[in-house]
Amino acid sequence: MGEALIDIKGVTHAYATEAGPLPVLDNLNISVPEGGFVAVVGPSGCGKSTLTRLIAGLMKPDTGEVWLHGERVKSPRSTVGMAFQNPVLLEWRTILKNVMLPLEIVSTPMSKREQEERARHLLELVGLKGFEDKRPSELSGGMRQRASLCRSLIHKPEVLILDEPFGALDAFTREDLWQTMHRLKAEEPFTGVLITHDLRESIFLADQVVVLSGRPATTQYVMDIPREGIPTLDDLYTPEAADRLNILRHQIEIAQGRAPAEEAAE
Ligand SMILES: Nc1ncnc2c1ncn2[C@@H]1O[C@H](COP(=O)(O)OP(=O)(O)OP(=O)(O)O)[C@@H](O)[C@H]1O
Repeated sequence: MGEALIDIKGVTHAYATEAGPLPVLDNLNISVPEGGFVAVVGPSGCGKSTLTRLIAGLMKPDTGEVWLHGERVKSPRSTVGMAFQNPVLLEWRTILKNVMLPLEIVSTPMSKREQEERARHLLELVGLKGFEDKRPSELSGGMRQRASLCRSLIHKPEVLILDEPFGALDAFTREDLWQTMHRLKAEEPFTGVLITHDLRESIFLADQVVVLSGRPATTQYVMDIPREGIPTLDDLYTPEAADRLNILRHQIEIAQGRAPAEEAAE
């Protein structure tokens, strides 16, 4: 394992609510090496989105530290790209101009011409060549999410945070986008954190799956997924994949309090 590019060290956080503090994360440790792709799964409401906000510097933890590339995160970072379940694209802009939007906010050494070439190249990579001048409403949900992925990568972020980006898509479109993600990562290497509820997605995309416990979340289980090149969907139907999914499903049941932890022991 290389040096950690994302290092979450002993992070504990509680939200202040009317009913008192709501502990959400409890001494959480996650480390992602440069070029690594970690999927975070866990029960609903356990604190996954909170974790993404902490990595992006949108919030500070009560205790513990978040480090990105050897620097402690204390405020929002332009070296982070984010994509969410609902790709909020601006209807009054073309797809190309939507993809280029972050470059109006983040300073970049790219010339205007290079920026546009890069946006066009990313759109081609995700299969949206020919749609550059369309408006978001002229695209399907899956196509909009493809455009949103391009937008999250346009400024060459070191870290890509994906918070359930495929959750609202139908199963076939989702699988198509998983393959697109692998193509993107091969061409545009990034270090990624993926929040998902889909265990198949986690083992298809990530090289490590972290199962969080119920709230307040801490690391309950870590599974490494060996990678040799880009997987195909057939790889999800092997006995190894079935075993991995069974283990992860069982871990989620433990996290939800639906199975006793002792049973998890092999
Ligand atoms: N700003 C806030 N103020 C108070 N409570 C909050 C705030 N944001 C989130 N919460 C609460 O913190 C808990 C964790 O929320 P978070 O969105 O991080 O969980 P999650 O694991 O991403 O959930 P899901 O899987 O349902 O998307 C939830 O109980 C949520 O209601």
